[in-house]
Amino acid sequence: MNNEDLHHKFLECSGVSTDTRKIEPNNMYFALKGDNFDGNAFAKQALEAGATYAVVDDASIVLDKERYILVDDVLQRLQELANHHRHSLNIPIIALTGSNGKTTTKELIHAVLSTTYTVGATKGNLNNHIGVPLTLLSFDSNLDYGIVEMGANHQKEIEFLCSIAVPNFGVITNFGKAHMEGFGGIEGIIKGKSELYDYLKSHNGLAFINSEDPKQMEQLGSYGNRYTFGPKGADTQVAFSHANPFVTGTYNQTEFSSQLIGGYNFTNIAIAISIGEYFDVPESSIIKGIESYTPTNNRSQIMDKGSNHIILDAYNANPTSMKAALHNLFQLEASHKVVFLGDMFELGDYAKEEHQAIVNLLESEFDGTIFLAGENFYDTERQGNTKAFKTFEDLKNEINDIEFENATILIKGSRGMALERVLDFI
Ligand SMILES: CC(=O)N[C@H]1[C@@H](OP(=O)(O)OP(=O)(O)OC[C@H]2O[C@@H](n3ccc(=O)[nH]c3=O)[C@H](O)[C@@H]2O)O[C@H](CO)[C@@H](O)[C@@H]1O[C@H](C)C(=O)N[C@@H](C)C(=O)N[C@H](CCC(=O)N[C@@H](CCC[C@@H](N)C(=O)O)C(=O)O)C(=O)O
Ligand SMILES: Nc1ncnc2c1ncn2[C@@H]1O[C@H](COP(=O)(O)OP(=O)(O)OP(=O)(O)O)[C@@H](O)[C@H]1O
Ligand SMILES: C[C@@H](N)C(=O)N[C@H](C)C(=O)O
Repeated sequence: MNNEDLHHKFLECSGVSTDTRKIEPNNMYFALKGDNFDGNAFAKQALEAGATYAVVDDASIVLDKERYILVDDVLQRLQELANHHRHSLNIPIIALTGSNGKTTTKELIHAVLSTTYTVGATKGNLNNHIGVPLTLLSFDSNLDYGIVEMGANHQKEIEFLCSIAVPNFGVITNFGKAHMEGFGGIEGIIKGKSELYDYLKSHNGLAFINSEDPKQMEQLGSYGNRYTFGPKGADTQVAFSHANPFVTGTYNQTEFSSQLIGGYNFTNIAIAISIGEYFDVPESSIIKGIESYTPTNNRSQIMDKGSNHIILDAYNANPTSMKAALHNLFQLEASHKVVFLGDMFELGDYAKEEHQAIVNLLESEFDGTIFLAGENFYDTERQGNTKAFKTFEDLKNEINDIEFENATILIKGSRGMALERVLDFI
């Protein structure tokens, strides 16, 4: 079956599913192969559960030619179908990538544009070679705009995702030390993320860009199709005020607040304001959109537990976001500060020096209480009262008996550390 015919069948369906555990009536099931399962084994179950078609690449499981669609490679056909569908949608697509803040920025852009338009966006962070096609296939032509988040941990991934999503607009949140292992250090990260700029340049797309970020300005070079944001001299005039604890700033002459903590979230907010302005969202609606957004899922969340104020930032961590979270904690007005930090993953050969750099930063600039967990932090050289534990279990045994009172507590680590578990013990 060619892509056009597959697309016709897709349009008869209520959407795409790759997972029988979440199937909905009249879905088109795509039988992907993963680390744990071969989706072909679930095709029959998908049809019994209400799917209309099952796209499979194992001829031996095909029971009829009406509902089973046999293809050479299911993943490739999912990606091709998404690209075909994208071309059939006559809507502008805004792509965003970056090392940190993609999901938050995507949600902020969505909050701003949705005040005025009908907007589709990536759900959660379905942002990879499977997630981007699923995102595109969730869009329909009733939308005014589509926002597509793109994640990557190695070169050429953003280029590939752009070839599927065909964005007209793009923004890179920042270049930071995330996924250093796969990208091969910071230069590799800049190159890999800049594949979005490369795509925009070769397709006359427009880049939204922070005029105060010299590395991004250098990567964009002389390319003229841009819309800048910054405190002065930019297309969008947006300036940081403070982050104590929530980020506030001014847009044109108007002050705005947010429900986001951490100065690092200011650029995420500025991107959303700039995109709103470019697409003629009224100023008051832009501010309403920004002020309405509340983070969830362990991303820079703030909460009270007993007499303690907790900054729960345990969704992920890398050297850039870890330092940003610490500097934010350092500048907060609070009397007793505590950090629970977990290992940062996917740093490869950089792991030792980057974990040591965090310990050095804490020991030179922080006078609060320090708890570190994970093998990398355990292997660092430490002085004084810095406590490090090889495993979460070891940390748990230590903190079980401690009473925390009137403390401001930062909890941050990579996803694999699941450091939100600390909440059960404080
Ligand atoms: C393939 C797939 O979608 N897997 C998801 C599945 O995993 P599970 O272990 O259950 O099964 P398999 O993958 O082995 O299964 C193969 C298929 O069989 C289906 N199936 C299985 C059992 C069953 O009873 N019925 C079935 O139909 C199954 O659904 C598969 O289709 O479920 C997990 C739990 O929900 C998912 O976590 C898993 O998802 C994988 C990881 C995935 O890639 N999902 C994408 C849709 C996605 O976008 N996920 C994002 C994570 C994005 C991310 O990490 N981004 C990074 C950068 C990534 C770079 C890239 N190179 C990469 O490595 O991906 C970033 O830093 O931003 C998300 O879930 O949030
Ligand atoms: N601009 C930024 N600079 C540094 N750190 C940031 C920035 N924005 C967000 N962070 C940090 O990154 C964490 C995750 O935010 P978010 O999920 O938005 O990022 P992401 O890039 O989408 O991550 P992932 O790709 O893993 O989903 C936040 O909780 C915060 O600690
Ligand atoms: C969760 C995943 N997208 C990610 O950010 N991974 C890094 C390595 C982390 O968990 O910190």
